[in-house]
Amino acid sequence: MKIGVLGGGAWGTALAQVAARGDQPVTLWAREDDVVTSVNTRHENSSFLPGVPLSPAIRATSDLADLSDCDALLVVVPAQFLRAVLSQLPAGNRPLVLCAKGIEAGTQKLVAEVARELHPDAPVAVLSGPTFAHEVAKGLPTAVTLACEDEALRDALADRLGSATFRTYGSSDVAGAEIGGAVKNVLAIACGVVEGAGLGLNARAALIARGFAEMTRFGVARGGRPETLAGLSGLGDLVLTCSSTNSRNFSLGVGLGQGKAASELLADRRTVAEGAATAPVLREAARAVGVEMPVTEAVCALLDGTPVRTVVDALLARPMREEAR
Ligand SMILES: NC(=O)C1=CN([C@@H]2O[C@H](COP(=O)(O)OP(=O)(O)OC[C@H]3O[C@@H](n4cnc5c(N)ncnc54)[C@H](O)[C@@H]3O)[C@@H](O)[C@H]2O)C=CC1
Ligand SMILES: O=C(CO)COP(=O)(O)O
Repeated sequence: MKIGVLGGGAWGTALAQVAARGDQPVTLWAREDDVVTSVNTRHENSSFLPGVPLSPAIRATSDLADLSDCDALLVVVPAQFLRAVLSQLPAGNRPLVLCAKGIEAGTQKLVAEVARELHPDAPVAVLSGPTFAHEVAKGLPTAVTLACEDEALRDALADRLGSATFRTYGSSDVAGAEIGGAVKNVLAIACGVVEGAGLGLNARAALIARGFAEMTRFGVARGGRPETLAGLSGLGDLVLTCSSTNSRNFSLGVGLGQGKAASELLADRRTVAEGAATAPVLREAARAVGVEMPVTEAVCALLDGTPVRTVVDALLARPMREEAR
């Protein structure tokens, strides 16, 4: 199975490295010419994944037509740009493995839903979990959820991508796998705020637990299964992203917690913090299905410029209630 990767950011590059294990040929599509040149000449993505040597079996291109000989595509374009890129991809029935984490603004669609709309003949899978790109690219041990309704395809993808250091755990719950990844980015911003504002480790643990409760409520309302949300793509990724400044979302939250404006923190950046785009969409999507998401609402308020103290006071003033509700 020849693998193509759509998206030459940190995660697309790390996944190309995974797929190139044993020097199997991989085509990596990137929109930036400097990324293509850097990967092809120096075997490094100096823009998005500097300092990690890449397999020479990875060939980068900025021409989507060069993906025509690939049997399956890993789709790693940030959620808000996915529609534009997938619209340019010729129609076909090759499997699309969605690896980005977000919800599309305007449509409230999850990334696999966007893929199904634009490429109805292509089977979809979702690969998601606690996966900092630089660790994966260096071959450090990692485990992910690989969700696909078609069991034979799921097994084939697991065979092709999985290894001792990149362990795939299969699931048929596509919606559950992608909801965990999308929601945890928003919750990671909240945990960063706790750090930046110096609110302490108790507060962060409380936020992770209550954040997981709201992730589960929303995930189940959108058709995901609770056990998927409690797995690698949900709780696993939530724990990773909520505990490290290696996370762009957590780091954004640290800045917000220190009183910096979102506009300042998001200006001129080349890398994505998906949670900033997902938060307002998630708030609307949750309201649409009647699910309460107070942490998400708080992140939206902070991104809109409400002072940290006001937002924290409002969260702490919420009525105390039964934990299981
Ligand atoms: N970096 C990581 O450790 C992980 C990232 N992800 C997810 O993977 C997705 C991609 O993130 P990264 O690879 O980290 O990105 P990145 O932050 O390293 O790079 C930004 C990416 O956005 C693309 N981009 C910017 N403007 C664009 C446009 N107008 N049209 C199309 N693409 C555009 C760039 O080409 C580049 O590929 C995100 O959804 C992220 O949440 C998932 C797991 C791990
Ligand atoms: O999704 C990730 C790890 O699983 C990466 O998180 P950030 O996008 O916050 O860096």
